[in-house]
Amino acid sequence: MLNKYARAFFTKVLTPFATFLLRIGVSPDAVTLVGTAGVVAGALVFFPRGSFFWGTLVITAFVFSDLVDGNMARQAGTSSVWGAFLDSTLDRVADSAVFGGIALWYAGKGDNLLLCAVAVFCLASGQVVSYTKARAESLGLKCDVQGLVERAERLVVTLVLAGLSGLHQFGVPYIDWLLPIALWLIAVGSLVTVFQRVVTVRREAAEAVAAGAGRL
Ligand SMILES: CCCCCCCC/C=C\CCCCCCCC(=O)OC[C@H](COP(=O)(O)O[C@@H]1[C@H](O)[C@H](OP(=O)(O)O)[C@@H](O)[C@H](O)[C@H]1O)OC(=O)CCCCCCC/C=C\CCCCCCCC
Ligand SMILES: Nc1ccn([C@@H]2O[C@H](COP(=O)(O)O)[C@@H](O)[C@H]2O)c(=O)n1
Ligand SMILES: [Mg+2]
Ligand SMILES: [Mg+2]
Repeated sequence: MLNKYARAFFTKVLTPFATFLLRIGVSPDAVTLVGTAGVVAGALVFFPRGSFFWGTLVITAFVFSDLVDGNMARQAGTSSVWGAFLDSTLDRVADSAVFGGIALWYAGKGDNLLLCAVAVFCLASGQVVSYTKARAESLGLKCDVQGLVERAERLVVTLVLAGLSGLHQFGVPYIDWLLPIALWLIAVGSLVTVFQRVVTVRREAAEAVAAGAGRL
């Protein structure tokens, strides 16, 4: 949903910055790589210690690179299959670090095995959400459905609620409950999204067979 409705807005806002980076000689691939490294560092340095406020700020500073790299490639006319592959593959790395960092907190000082398991479930189900689409596309299908919790929703819900929950370390009472709420929302939402995508691909595959294609 966010991918559909927020993308145009962020394209407009981030285009001058993308233009500037191109002008000083930065490549889209460099932005993809540095952005991912920043997200991974923010998630794995801060989250396992329970420092969710600072971790979220660092991650947020870098995560928008995912909207800038493609913008740069399109402006420069260099969009490529390599760039698409690199972008999507590193998205998976960044997502793993975010939920892996949260799982490490609950496995350690956060001391809550159930929430550790929910964070691991978020990590795995998010990867499955993305895989369903990638595999469908590799088979010539579209997986054309607006999923409930796609990558943008996963990141926005998790980062906003994790960041707010991090205010607990500055003495704001009860607010640390927002992180478990985010995890449960993402876990259930991702499960629904996997189901939506599988049902859609099942229908598209049947239509392909009916049209005389769709057999391997
Ligand atoms: C005192 C309070 C402190 C709290 C501070 C918290 C601040 C944190 C705030 C916001 C965090 C914003 C996170 C921004 C997230 C950026 C999202 C993003 O990068 O999305 C990427 C997404 C998809 O990009 P791609 O096409 O490159 O990737 C595809 C995708 O990965 C597919 O995955 P799948 O969907 O299948 O799982 C793959 O299949 C595909 O291969 C791959 O190519 O881009 C978009 O969706 C574009 C829309 C982005 C919308 C961003 C919205 C940000 C909105 C709001 C910020 C709200 C701030 C509010 C702060 C309030 C704090 C109280
Ligand atoms: N290093 C890169 C990154 C991206 N691309 C192209 O942009 C598309 C993704 O656009 P986003 O706005 O979602 O970042 C991707 O499919 C590639 O076509 C690129 O060429 N090089
Ligand atoms: Mg991108
Ligand atoms: Mg991306």
